[in-house]
Amino acid sequence: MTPDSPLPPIPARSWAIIDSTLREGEQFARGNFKRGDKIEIARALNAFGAEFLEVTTPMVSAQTAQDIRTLAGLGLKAKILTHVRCHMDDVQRAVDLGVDGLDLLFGTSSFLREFSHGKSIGQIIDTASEVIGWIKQHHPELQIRFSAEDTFRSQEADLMAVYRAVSALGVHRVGLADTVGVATPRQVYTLVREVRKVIHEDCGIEFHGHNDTGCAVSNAYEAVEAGATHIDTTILGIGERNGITPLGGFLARMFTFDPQGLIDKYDLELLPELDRMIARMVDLPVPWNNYLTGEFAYNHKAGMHLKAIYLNPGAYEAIPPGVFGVGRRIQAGSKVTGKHAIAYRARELGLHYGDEALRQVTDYIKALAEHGELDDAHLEQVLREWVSA
Ligand SMILES: CC(=O)SCCNC(=O)CCNC(=O)[C@H](O)C(C)(C)COP(=O)(O)OP(=O)(O)OC[C@H]1O[C@@H](n2cnc3c(N)ncnc32)[C@H](O)[C@@H]1OP(=O)(O)O
Ligand SMILES: O=C(O)CCC(=O)C(=O)O
Ligand SMILES: [Mg+2]
Repeated sequence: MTPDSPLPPIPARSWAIIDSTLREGEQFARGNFKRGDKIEIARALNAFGAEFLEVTTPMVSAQTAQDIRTLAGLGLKAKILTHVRCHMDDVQRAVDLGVDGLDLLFGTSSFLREFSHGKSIGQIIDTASEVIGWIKQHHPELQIRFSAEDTFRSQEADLMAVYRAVSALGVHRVGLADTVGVATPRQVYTLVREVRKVIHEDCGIEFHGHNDTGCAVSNAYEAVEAGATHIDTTILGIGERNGITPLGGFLARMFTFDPQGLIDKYDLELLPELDRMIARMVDLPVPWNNYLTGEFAYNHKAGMHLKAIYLNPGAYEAIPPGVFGVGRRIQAGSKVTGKHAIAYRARELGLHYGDEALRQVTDYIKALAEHGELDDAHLEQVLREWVSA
């Protein structure tokens, strides 16, 4: 978003968030949400402006089924989708819970065909036809999504056959899932483009990306660039293993293309609260380097950075922190500090040095910091003592 190299516009209205904290997030090692937690999460995401909330399958337990009914009855603006196997038993359990839609899935890779459900591609298509046909006939009000689980380890010809078939059956979205986080951004881009060619033009495309190889945000971005309409996220990225595309990380990525579009769609200042809420519920800290809301996400330290930051924060910040309800921290008392930062901090304290004194106090602070960083109080003390010395 620099004036020198504008990024291509990707309008925020071209995609929507399906937040899966209440489904994928329950598969996180520490994700064991009680009913009260689920209600709090759903309300918070709804206040934030998430368009869809994906919840666990009612097959988990009677309690979970009741919880889904409760969430669906909250009267939220966000649409509630339940994630179910593409199986008549699961679907029939799900349709009467008051949800807005069903997220169906069926593994299409040889791994999952052999070791999970044991079905051939032909059987997957036949089952999908039966299940989707039944939903369309008996519950035409429900949105239907069909996802080929483990998409990126599936054969392309198999995928195209499956997507073409379910699109023809009238699903609202097809899903591409990078179940083991192995896809590269280029693969995601290419496959989304290919899928777009075989599905109905009104059919949306959803992307679900795991972060095993660190590409969950980039892959979600590439999916959108290639025409995906829905991105799965969770708060803090919680999910199976090391999780999926984090809500904050994805929004940070997309903000750089269409800031106003994001501001219009979401209450971005609520993001720190969402991150803190989930950190509390899973009993872990918000990671120090978390996108936007980590303790040091807006910490500025090096002298060269500080000089420019004081003049214009945009020099070393892609995204203004205030938009996401966070502040910046200037760490001027370190060995990598410089005279501009020291002069600026001194001026804030009403202190002024000539060039020579400024050089000397800066060098003194740098030498002192070799033994440990100076916090704000210590830095202030040194600056004041230098003047009166
Ligand atoms: C990548 C993902 O995150 S996918 C979503 C994962 N979500 C979940 O697993 C939801 C929570 N799961 C549960 O509560 C349980 O696993 C249940 C209720 C779904 C099933 O429990 P169980 O009947 O005890 O089976 P179990 O979990 O041991 O095995 C999975 C079953 O699902 C079947 N299955 C897997 N994928 C599918 C599919 N897409 N459609 C139909 N059946 C499927 C497997 O064949 C196996 O059934 P089988 O015993 O008849 O072979
Ligand atoms: O249903 C989907 O699209 C995704 C399921 C899932 O969690 C995964 O494949 O990792
Ligand atoms: Mg997943």
